[in-house]
Amino acid sequence: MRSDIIKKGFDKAPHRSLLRATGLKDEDFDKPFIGIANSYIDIIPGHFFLHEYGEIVKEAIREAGGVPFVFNTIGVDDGIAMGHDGMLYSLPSREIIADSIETVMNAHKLDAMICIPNCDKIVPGMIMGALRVNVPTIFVSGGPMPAGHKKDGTPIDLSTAFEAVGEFNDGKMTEEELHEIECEACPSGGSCSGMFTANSMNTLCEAMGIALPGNGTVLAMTPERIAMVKKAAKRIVELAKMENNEKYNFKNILNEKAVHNAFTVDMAMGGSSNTVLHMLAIAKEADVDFKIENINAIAEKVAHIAKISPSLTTVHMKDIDDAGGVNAVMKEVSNRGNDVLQLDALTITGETIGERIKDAEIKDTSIIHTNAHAFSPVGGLSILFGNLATEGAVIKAAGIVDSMRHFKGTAICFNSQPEAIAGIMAHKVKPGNVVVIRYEGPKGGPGMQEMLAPTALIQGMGLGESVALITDGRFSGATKGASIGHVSPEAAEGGLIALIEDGDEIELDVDKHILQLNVDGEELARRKDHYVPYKNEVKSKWLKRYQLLVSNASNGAVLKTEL
Ligand SMILES: CC(C)(O)[C@@H](O)C(=O)O
Ligand SMILES: [Mg+2]
Repeated sequence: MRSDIIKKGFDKAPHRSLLRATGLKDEDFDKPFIGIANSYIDIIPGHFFLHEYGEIVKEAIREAGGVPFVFNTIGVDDGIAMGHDGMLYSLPSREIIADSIETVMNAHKLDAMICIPNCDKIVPGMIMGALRVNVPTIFVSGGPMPAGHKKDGTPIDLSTAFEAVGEFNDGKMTEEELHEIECEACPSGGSCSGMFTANSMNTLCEAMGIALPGNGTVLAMTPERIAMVKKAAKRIVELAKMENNEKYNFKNILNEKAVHNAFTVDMAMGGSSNTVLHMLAIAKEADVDFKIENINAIAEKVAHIAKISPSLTTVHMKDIDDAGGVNAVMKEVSNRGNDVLQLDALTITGETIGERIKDAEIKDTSIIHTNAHAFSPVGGLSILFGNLATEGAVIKAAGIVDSMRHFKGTAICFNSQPEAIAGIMAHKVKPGNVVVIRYEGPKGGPGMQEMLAPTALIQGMGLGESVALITDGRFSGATKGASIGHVSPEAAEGGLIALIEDGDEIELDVDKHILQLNVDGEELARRKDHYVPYKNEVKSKWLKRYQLLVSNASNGAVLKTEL
């Protein structure tokens, strides 16, 4: 066992002495040591109950003959950090989480791990850390919350609440209505109910075979979820005790096939644009050679068959679960051709993806559509290229109206998110505009803020079908509309986005994968000569360090190990 290095031999008497102080007995030194990476934290609705899940896992591991050690990671609630400088810490928190996992697991030489994430970056952070440790690892997330409902029965969620701010600002909603939405949008614990970033990542954990079926869709705080948590705990002890268990080392499960399957399911379900950022970072950590330009080829092969909030506001994760869950989605996706999903990919539960989905069925074709009646014949995410994004930009095609798939508009530029929010609220943005928000990339922000506030304001103020937005920052999974993010190279590294001026024509074409600034080369050269880069003031020492090391979004915003 890997943990023998801390528990076997006369020279480890001091180590055992310390372990005995934590309650270990003689017999424990022959058992596998299993890390439980929990992300319990009181302030995140998807996490405040995870302490209880950690205890359930601990007990189940003990019962199955392992020695559990719980440790915690931090977490940032993007909804609460949204729209102010707290959001600068959101993406960087992914690195703290990955580093924490690596540190605890490797410092103490634990044999296997169970990760309990739930929201957004906590999932990829844990995955990145687990890849570095590379022992058998299972992911079991906290699970989604149900949708809320207005008095008249309309389903609502966090996205409704952000859009309501725009409607209220525009005088289209009363204070009572806003208050009703505030009180009902997030009705209980769990990750926010739509196909936002948390549920997208938890769904992709199923597709990658690192979690049990249902991980992305079974509601939090239900008996079914607790049963899944127990099952995951039992399985990790089985794996830890198994002879020659290397085939279950994390990198042997999360390999090239898993990365392919993750993007495939992402396309079928219209996942959050953040999945692109996180999966690129995960692929790098997994030593899988996967480039941003590979994504469009996957999108071509996969129909968008499950439309969920924010793209379709009446459908939430619970509905997907009732309609057959991610297994049913994968089964239908695989019906389109043999190479669409890598069916021979091994999962942590011992079967291949093909075996896992063999008997899966769509139970409600009005929720999970068949390929023949897909929402779109191509996947829900599209990577755009052009002079504005020579290294790529991302749009959630699933969340836009058909008329915006090809759009030409005039630029209105803001050098930061707060400037943009103030400008939109002051009605400076008019139909036909392309809102440019720059110097908000991984380096520029620094931290690549999510921009749900401006995108929701545009929707709430009725501009969703006449205004596009481009940024080197990123979006929330709850963002919809013609919102193009992750523009790379970013402004802070000299990307062309920095040279756009108010009134310039910008063209986007989702189907042709184009993002273009229609200004001639001579004029651009002139602007470049007079260019004075804008710099955000950075007070935080941590964010200054982050800024020095971070790569751009098309490289997953991973931290470099050399300057
Ligand atoms: C607050 C949200 C909706 O969870 C957001 O962080 C996301 O990325 O989806
Ligand atoms: Mg987020």
